[in-house]
Amino acid sequence: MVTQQLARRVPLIGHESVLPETSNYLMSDGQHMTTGQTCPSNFVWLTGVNGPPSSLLQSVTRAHYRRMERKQLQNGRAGLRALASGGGSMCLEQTVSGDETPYPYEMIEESAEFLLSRTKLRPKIGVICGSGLGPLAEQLEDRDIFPYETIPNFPVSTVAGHAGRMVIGTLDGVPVMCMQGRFHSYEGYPLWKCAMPVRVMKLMGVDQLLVTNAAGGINREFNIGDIMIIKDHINMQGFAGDSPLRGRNDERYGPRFPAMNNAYDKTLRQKTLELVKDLGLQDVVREGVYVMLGGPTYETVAELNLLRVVGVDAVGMSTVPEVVVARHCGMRVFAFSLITNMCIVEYDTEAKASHTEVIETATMRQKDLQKLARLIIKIMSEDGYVAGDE
Ligand SMILES: O=P(O)(O)O[C@@H]1C[C@H](O)[C@@H](CO)O1
Ligand SMILES: Nc1nc2[nH]cnc2c(=O)[nH]1
Repeated sequence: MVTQQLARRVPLIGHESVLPETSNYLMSDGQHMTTGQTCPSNFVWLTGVNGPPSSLLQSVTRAHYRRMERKQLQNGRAGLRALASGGGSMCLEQTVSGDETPYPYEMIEESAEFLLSRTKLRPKIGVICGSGLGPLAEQLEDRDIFPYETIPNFPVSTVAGHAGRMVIGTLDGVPVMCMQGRFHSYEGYPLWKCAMPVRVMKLMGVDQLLVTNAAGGINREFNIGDIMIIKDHINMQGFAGDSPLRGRNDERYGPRFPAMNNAYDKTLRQKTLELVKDLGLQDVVREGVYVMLGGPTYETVAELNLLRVVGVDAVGMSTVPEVVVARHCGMRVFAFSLITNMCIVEYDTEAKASHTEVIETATMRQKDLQKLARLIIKIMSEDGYVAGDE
């Protein structure tokens, strides 16, 4: 029943947690439902105490919802009201979507074809911009910009510091496609959906991927602002039985059981380490092991002690699903973490991790992150890599 389904919802912005007594609910797929009907497991619904007229409700499409959702995230409820042309207060909620089935190949193809038909560029290098690297996309020339809500089948970014656009353009003459903002599992997305843009890139012809993130430093020799080239990862959610590859395997992407022992390309790492001196970054660039935890909580002291003992250098909330999917479909991967904060491993302190600190460090190191990303893209484009050559 409706009420049981509601108990499983995660309110994104809503101010009403109980579905009001009204007979008119609009689902994100455009269906109307009435009280007492069983709701589909994953939808967005919109209603309101003095909600918009039903003619407006009827004209609201899925894309409208996504626009409204983003506007509301950016501008508070005023943005949503403006879009609803004078409607009253609203409630917007989204279900936890962990039980969704991964998109079939054809849906990924649809997203890829949409983008290919709207840009003349054919990038072979993809970039996923984590916190702090988003402004790299502003440096691209001849840009074609696609807000995620306009791309068929794409999720939307909901985190501060993640713009939510696919930007295709050239960087120092090299065609690249940049995700300016990514998807995290703590936003309510299943792991396969966090990583689905990687498959879209693959079907568009991308065969090398640069992935970046913000992470907390566990290695006590690290400092805030260091950049850690990822040499390996620990897939903690994989330990718990979750994976972006969970479910039926589609051989068109890759094998059922992909190897992960060489996930982060050694040649790219070595060349980058040799060349960072030219950028004056030799004292801040490190190498290390990244672990992804689901978030959104930062770690307890006991959790950090555990991670240190098992050889983790930095901890974050992303990257691993994208890398697993990229490696599954044969992409060459390079990844780095910006150490935005040092993890707090003392019990007797008032200090605590915060997203504000993450954003502040990321902003402070923006220019160096861009310099490093440009270098890696140059190496990727010039070192004669041929997909499938390993
Ligand atoms: O997308 P990334 O991994 O850069 O974002 C990090 C991890 C969380 O989303 C957030 C925590 O402050 O920053
Ligand atoms: N899990 C986790 N993610 C982060 N992202 C940036 N800093 C951190 C951190 O300290 N922990």
